[in-house]
Amino acid sequence: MFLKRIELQGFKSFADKSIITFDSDVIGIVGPNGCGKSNINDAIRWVLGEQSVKSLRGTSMSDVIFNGSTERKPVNMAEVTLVFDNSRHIMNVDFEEVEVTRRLHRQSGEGEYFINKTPCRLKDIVNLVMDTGLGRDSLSIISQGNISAFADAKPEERRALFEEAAGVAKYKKRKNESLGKLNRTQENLSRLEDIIMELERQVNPLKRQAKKANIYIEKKSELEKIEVSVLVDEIEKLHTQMEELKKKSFDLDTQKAMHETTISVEDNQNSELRNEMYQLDREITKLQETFTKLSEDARMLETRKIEMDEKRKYALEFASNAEKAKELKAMMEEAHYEYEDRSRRLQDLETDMALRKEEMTKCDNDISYCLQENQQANAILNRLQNRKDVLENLARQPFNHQQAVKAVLDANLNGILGVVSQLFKPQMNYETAISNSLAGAMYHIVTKDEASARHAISFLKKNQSGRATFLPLTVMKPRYMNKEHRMLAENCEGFLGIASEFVENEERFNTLRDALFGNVIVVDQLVNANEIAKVLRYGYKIVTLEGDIVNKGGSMTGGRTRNQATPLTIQKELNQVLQSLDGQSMKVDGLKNQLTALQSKKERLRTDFVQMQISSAQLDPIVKAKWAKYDRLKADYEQIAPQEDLADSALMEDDIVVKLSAVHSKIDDITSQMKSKRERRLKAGNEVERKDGQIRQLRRELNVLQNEMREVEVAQAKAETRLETSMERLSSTYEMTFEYAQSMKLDTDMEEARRRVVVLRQEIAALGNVNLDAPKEYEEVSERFTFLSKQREDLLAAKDKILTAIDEMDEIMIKQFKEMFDKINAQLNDVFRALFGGGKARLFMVDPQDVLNTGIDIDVQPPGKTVQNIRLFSGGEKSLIAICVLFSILKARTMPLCIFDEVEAALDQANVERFAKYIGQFRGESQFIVVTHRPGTMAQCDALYGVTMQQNGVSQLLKVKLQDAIHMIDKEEVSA
Ligand SMILES: Nc1ncnc2c1ncn2[C@@H]1O[C@H](COP(=O)(O)OP(=O)(O)OP(=O)(O)O)[C@@H](O)[C@H]1O
Repeated sequence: MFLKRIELQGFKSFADKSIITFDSDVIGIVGPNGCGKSNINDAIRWVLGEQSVKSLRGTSMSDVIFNGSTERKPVNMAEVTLVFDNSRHIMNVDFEEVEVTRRLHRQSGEGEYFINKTPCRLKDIVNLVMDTGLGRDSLSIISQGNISAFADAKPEERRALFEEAAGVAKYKKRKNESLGKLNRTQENLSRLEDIIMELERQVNPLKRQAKKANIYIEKKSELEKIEVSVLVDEIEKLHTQMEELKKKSFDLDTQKAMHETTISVEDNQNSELRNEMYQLDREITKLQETFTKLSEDARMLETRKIEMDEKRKYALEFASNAEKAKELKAMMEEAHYEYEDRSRRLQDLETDMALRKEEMTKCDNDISYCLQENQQANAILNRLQNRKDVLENLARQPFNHQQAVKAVLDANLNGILGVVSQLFKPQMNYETAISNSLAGAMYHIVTKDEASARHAISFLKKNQSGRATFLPLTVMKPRYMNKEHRMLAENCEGFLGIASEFVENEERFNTLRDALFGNVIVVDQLVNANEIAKVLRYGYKIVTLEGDIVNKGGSMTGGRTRNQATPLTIQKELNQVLQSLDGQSMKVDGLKNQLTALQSKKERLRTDFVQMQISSAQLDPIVKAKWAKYDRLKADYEQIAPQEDLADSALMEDDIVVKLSAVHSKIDDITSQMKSKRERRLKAGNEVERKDGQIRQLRRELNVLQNEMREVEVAQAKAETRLETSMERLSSTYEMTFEYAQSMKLDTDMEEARRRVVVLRQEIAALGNVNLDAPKEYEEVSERFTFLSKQREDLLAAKDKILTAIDEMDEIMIKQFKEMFDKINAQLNDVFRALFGGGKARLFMVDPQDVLNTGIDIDVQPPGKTVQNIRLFSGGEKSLIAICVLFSILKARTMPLCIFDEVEAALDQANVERFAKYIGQFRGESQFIVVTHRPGTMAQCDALYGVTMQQNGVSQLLKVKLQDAIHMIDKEEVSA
């Protein structure tokens, strides 16, 4: 006897505490339908760990708690205790008696478990009973339902009974657990494999990226160090440059001021000279008046003299010798006076004539030199004039040689916006660079869209007016210089900018501008163009100010044609020609004026000279005549008064001759004064002209100075912008003040450093896109990769272990299952014959090759019948066959406790008796609790317990005798 006692309280219909004490091996539980017999069965299963609400015939676990009746209130707790005798140590614990309790509280829904009153887990109870054969799904608790289901079950379903008997359930459970574990391990493993694969996929590229990032960081840090020094150097140089520019600007200012002062001084002097000229003019006029008056005086005196001479002539004829002598003497003296006076004047005249001649020769030399100069200047002027005409003609008709372009423009077609060379105006000094960079494209025609271009092309075709290229604005794509490349280029010597920065255009042509010039670099000279091309790996077109080109790819174009004016350079050349023309005209004019002055001077000199010649020719006979007169008078006088001394005589002031001589002297004086004043006036005029020329020259120089000043201003602004950019770069990129950066400046060759910056920039640019997080990511990923690889190894090892364990369990299960199956099969025939009164029965495996999964079927041959499949038998027969199998199992494997719940319900009286008797065979080995309505069974029980419901809905227990038990069951049942 294994189960010693059951104590129920609040469990299903057992509202009150009920205790069933078992003191014999075969115990019957009897009572009318619905009195609560099966509830005892449920109670045992519940304590042993049943979790299935359905198999406890409820809808929720709280259904096991007494939920009241008409006369009783529901209770709040169900509690069942099973007390086992463990003296045979059926349970694997040291206790002689084991008390297992389960409790459930309605309110909280909480369950409690106890082994020997000590709280424990459900699992502990399950483990405690597992090896005893009393498990939840045990075959030790068999109901009528189990029995009837056995026959109709599928062979695979039937297998569970044999597994239970063979005790492989625990292995199966463990195997299932292991398989679950294996599954989970496999899942983890494949998840891990996926991750590892992903990491593996990442790790190599990341390694490469990390390496690249490290190189980048290294180069960048070197670049930063050097670039700071280069920046500092540049800033220092810019400071110096700005100082120099400031000085130059000051110098230019000073020069300008000096020029302006000189101009104003010269201007003042000119005004003074003009004043003087005015004064001289007035004086000359006055002298002229005096001259006229004196000439009149002289004429009058001459007349008086002639009259006086006539008078004397008359007197001499009729006077005495003494009077004659006196008169002759006076006349002789006058003649002598006149002779001397005329001689002196003639001499002066000759001296003057010699001087004039000299002056005339010099003037002639000056004139021929000036003529020569003038000729040369005129030749240059003509050349310039011709060039100007050509250029003006070109400017008026820039497309004269582009037949198609001209035709399209003249036709005034719709959608024609202009020719490239008209739409873009190069900045000063960039004309040649822009023109040459465009080359033929300068004659491309810009159209509104493709349709306009199509229209123009068909026009050209129709009129056979030549071919042209069209640029539809709508499809033009701007081209730009890569930022990195620009930085590289900016650091190179001679870089001036991008061509698009040096042209002016209407805003709507900005895209076209960038398409044409956006990736063309302008540099100062060819040698630097080559250098920059190399740095930029020959990826850009580079043009110099002179128009030489290093093409994309490295080919070079250059040289010069005699007449290289293009629509873009015409204006520049025209301006230059006009400027030269201006200067040259001025020179020619100057020379012309000079020549005119010289010629008029020469003319004046010649006139003067001729005048002098005339005067001299007139004077010469006069001198001779005067002398002859004196000589004749002297001879006449000596004839009359030979002893008279001539020395005493003297002429008086009021003598006409003296007066006349005085007037002539005055006339000479006035003439000389006039001459000198005229000369002074001429000189002043020349001086004014010279000064005017000088002022013009100074103004031109001033213009040049102002241009230079503007250039200095531009250079200053440029230097200032560059300084600002460098300072900004220093502060924004490196967060350094200039002073701090200066303290960090490397003591190195700056040219070399600059080259290194370019090389480093090139190397950094060549690295392409760099993932700076790569080193960290690589470290993390490779760390994870290593960690997960180790985990994979662990999982693989664990998987191997599980597989080995499963194999071992399979082996045990196959062995135990086979052994038990054979044992049961060995018992079955005897049991069958005993219960059926003959015949035979045999169990067989549906698939003996697969012992672990095979279904179990049974061949049965009751006495007098053929072998049949179990499903073909009657209900009672099916029950009996199932009972045979059950008993065979009990024979093959001893059970400490078997609970039969109306298993024999379907049997007839005779079979019930055989069944009940057969139970007796197990006495001593197994304990039976048999819920039954059948007196046949009751009769074989050692003790009977009756379950009643004296109070409505509340079961009660009491030990009863056989007769009482029979009375307790329904009449119907008894008759059955
Ligand atoms: N939680 C509960 N509270 C009160 N009564 C309950 C509860 N659960 C079940 N019952 C009652 O228990 C009875 C069913 O008991 P049980 O199935 O054990 O009867 P039985 O004696 O085995 O009947 P039969 O001979 O017909 O098989 C029913 O009357 C049912 O109302």
